[in-house]
Amino acid sequence: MKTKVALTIAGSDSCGGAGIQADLKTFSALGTYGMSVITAVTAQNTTGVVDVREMDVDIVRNQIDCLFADIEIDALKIGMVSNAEIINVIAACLRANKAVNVVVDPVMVSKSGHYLLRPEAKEELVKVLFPIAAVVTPNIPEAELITDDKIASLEQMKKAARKIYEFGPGCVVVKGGHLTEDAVDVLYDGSSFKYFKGTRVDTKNTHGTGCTFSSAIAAHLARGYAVPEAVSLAKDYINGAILHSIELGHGFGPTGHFYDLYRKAGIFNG
Ligand SMILES: Nc1ncnc2c1ncn2[C@@H]1O[C@H](COP(=O)(O)OP(=O)(O)OP(=O)(O)O)[C@@H](O)[C@H]1O
Ligand SMILES: Cc1ncc(COP(=O)(O)O)c(N)n1
Repeated sequence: MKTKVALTIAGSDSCGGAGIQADLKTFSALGTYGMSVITAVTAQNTTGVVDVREMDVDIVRNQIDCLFADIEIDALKIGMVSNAEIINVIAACLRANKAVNVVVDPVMVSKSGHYLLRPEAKEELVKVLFPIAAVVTPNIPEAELITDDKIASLEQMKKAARKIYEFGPGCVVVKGGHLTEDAVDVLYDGSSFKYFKGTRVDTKNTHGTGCTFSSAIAAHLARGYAVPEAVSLAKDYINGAILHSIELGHGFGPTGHFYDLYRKAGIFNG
């Protein structure tokens, strides 16, 4: 069978829990060949982000174009994009290369409270990247910023999903990780809603859950699943990754990957 290829366009997380590193682990764990385009390098650990360097647009453009020139890409996800110039170059390259199965995770602020997108670039992200996305995956604070409305219930998540759909993505998943009840995610495809329920895991170790979830959706799209199945399978994957999250460092520990393999090999993994 032909190898399925997934690409992440995102920031590097030096502690390996989120960003490019989480995405590549997820791609591998889900049987796809992973590649990366780095938009920014962050110095961060489980307690916070210490420093950020944005890549210049030429190297972002060249990373994307040289991959598309050589390799068939079955799906891709976009995470941390940092600023408006990078957003525009990504969109132009993806349109020129006729990218398919694009998942946009509108990363704005890290769990530790650091800006990963310049606040003035929020509108650019929504206006320029959402229309090329098959799926967008805002968490609740991101959906609140995009819609300029408060979200504290499932009904309000649905209202936000409808509003976000108007910006042009194929589907919207509003993630319920930030509410207090069960972690229910809402998928809206422009005509109906689907709900993906996960029992809330009582853990502080949720660094990179959004990155892991969106790259799991991309991996399943790369493998040929339609969006609802890809989201459902990604939900199973993130549930397991949170259940097997790792007690690492002094802050929010990372999600766990490859836990079945580790268990079989007798290697401890969270
Ligand atoms: N404690 C938890 N227990 C079970 N599922 C969770 C929990 N926290 C988050 N999730 C699920 O994890 C996925 C990611 O959601 P979340 O809202 O955490 O994204 P996020 O805030 O973008 O993540 P991050 O910014 O850390 O990368 C969703 O499917 C959500 O429902
Ligand atoms: C490079 C990068 N991308 C994304 C996140 C969001 O993850 P979290 O909200 O868990 O900090 C991050 N911290 N770093």
